[in-house]
Amino acid sequence: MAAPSPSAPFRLIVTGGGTGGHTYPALTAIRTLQARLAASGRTLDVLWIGTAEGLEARVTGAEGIPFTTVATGKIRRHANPLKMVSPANVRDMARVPIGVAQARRAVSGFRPDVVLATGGYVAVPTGLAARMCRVPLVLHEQTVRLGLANRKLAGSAARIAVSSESTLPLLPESVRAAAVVTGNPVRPEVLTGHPDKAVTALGLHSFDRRLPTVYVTGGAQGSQQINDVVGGELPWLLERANVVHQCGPAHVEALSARAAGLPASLAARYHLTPFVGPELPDVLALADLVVSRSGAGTLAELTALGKPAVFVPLATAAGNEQAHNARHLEESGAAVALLGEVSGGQLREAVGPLLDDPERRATMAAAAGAHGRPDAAERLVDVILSAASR
Ligand SMILES: CC(=O)N[C@H]1[C@@H](OP(=O)(O)OP(=O)(O)OC[C@H]2O[C@@H](n3ccc(=O)[nH]c3=O)[C@H](O)[C@@H]2O)O[C@H](CO)[C@@H](O)[C@@H]1O
Repeated sequence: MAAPSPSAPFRLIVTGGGTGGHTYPALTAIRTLQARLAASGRTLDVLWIGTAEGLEARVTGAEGIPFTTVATGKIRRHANPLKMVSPANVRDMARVPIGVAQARRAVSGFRPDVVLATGGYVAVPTGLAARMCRVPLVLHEQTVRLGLANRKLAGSAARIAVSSESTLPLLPESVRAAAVVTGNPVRPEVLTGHPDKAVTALGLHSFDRRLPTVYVTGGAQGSQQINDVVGGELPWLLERANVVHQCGPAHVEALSARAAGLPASLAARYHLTPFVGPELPDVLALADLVVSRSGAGTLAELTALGKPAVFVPLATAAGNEQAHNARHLEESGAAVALLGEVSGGQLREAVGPLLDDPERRATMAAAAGAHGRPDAAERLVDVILSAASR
């Protein structure tokens, strides 16, 4: 491909999505690249290749980012390898070559300087198409171990941007030279929230601001496990704290019923919501303690902010990755990790001392902050630009 003139728009294809963990780092990379290019008088032409059902479709729609889809084959994992040969998996695998052909047309038509893939099964056809069209492919991995899509694409990548030093020894020897540690980009607005704005936006005027505030979150879909254990301890928790509880759309009814049984004085300190949208930065700013799943995106946000946290990892995350994330932070005093089945008693034991002791929270916050990489987006942009100029 001919070298672009310095004033020509930089052309980027982004691919990845499904969950927030794959979508938001890509979005942050686009915005940061756009700002970097603008500083030198250049513009960015971008195309996002994703799935119609994934979060990326909504996010690109809201941000006005050109978006297209390709056929994808999702592999449904199963502990028993024989059960992976299911009719649904076989049917979906047959879609992969169609997706690769569509992605190849999209890549050769758009003529990008770089393809950035951030994981999720939709990234595979576009990543393969990048190699076929000889376009530099940059991978970004959010988790400590490479996800399935990135494992498939690693051998084709010009650069593999990873979020943690601890990923480097886990990479196959053959691709290690392509790896560079950038961190996991966090949306800049997440770092500039304001507690009072959360109070106004969510109507939290009946919260007792002399007490600490706990933000409970199970990720976009919510977590049945976290909802059950927190739901069972609501009277205990609300005696000591205000609670913003993000529970996922499927769990609102059951938790509302529990909340209806609370005395009015405690119910006043409880705010239940299926999803936290644009108010997320303000809710995080208001939170003195977070009780959460330990997905890579959430971890990057909490460490960039320096927030004390009690993690309840998703046990079925690929390679037990969430438990690994949570333990890694616990080892340096940056969080408490509650692994496996979690009882109400265990939750109280983890949360109680942190609610009672602001100094303990401050120490944990400082340890969490030491893991944060607020410059991750800028580093990833460095990698994208250097891959383009190779
Ligand atoms: C079930 C599963 O496979 N999870 C994986 C998925 O995480 P998943 O995408 O579910 O979770 P992450 O923690 O990575 O990201 C969630 C993102 O959604 C945001 N958010 C969440 C709730 C809400 O109400 N509002 C809101 O904005 C969070 O602030 C965060 O930015 O990808 C991650 C990164 O590859 C992996 O580490 C996880 O193991």
